Amino acid sequence: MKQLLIIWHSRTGYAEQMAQALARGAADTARALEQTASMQVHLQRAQDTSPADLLNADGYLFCAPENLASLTGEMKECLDRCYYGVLDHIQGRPYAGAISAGTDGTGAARQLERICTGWRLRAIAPPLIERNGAQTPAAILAPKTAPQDTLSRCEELGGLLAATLLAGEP
Ligand SMILES: Cc1cc2nc3c(=O)[nH]c(=O)nc-3n(C[C@H](O)[C@H](O)[C@H](O)COP(=O)(O)O)c2cc1C
Repeated sequence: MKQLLIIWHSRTGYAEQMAQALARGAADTARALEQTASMQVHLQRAQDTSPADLLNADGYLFCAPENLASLTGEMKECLDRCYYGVLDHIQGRPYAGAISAGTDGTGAARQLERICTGWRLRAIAPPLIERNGAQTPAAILAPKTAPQDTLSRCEELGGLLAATLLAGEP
């Protein structure tokens, strides 16, 4: 049984909806491949994620916003907390990152890639950066609804990781 772990953080809702779409896409793909019994999808908030959760998973999706040109504190804290506990135990496992941003997102994506390179995880796709265009303080702090095209791209990415895991690639 393959274990797909989706670790997420969100401050105003956008990345949370992206993470749910990643999970939906993974489950849809398992269903389409008639392999629902072969994969479990775990959708887990960053603050609730432990090194044991990472060790027990076969592949990862990291989904968080960019705040101040970096990953959000909660996602970064999760990665800091787990980093050395799993180093040298998860190399080669597939992963992808999905970043929710206002107008940029590249800082957070680069930071995530660097950490995953340190773990020697295997990227299955370039980082997915979804921008909502928020620029004013009021727009940035408002609750967000991710549009369907963003959700579709997340579903596709979740499906790609699920297919990779179910194909049994190393
Ligand atoms: C404190 C703060 C800092 C932010 N900094 C950036 C930034 O550096 N680059 C960017 O593109 N967006 C930035 N944003 C906008 C968020 O990344 C964007 O609204 C994102 O979609 C929020 O995701 P969420 O709804 O999952 O929290 C910032 C938002 C907040 C609250």
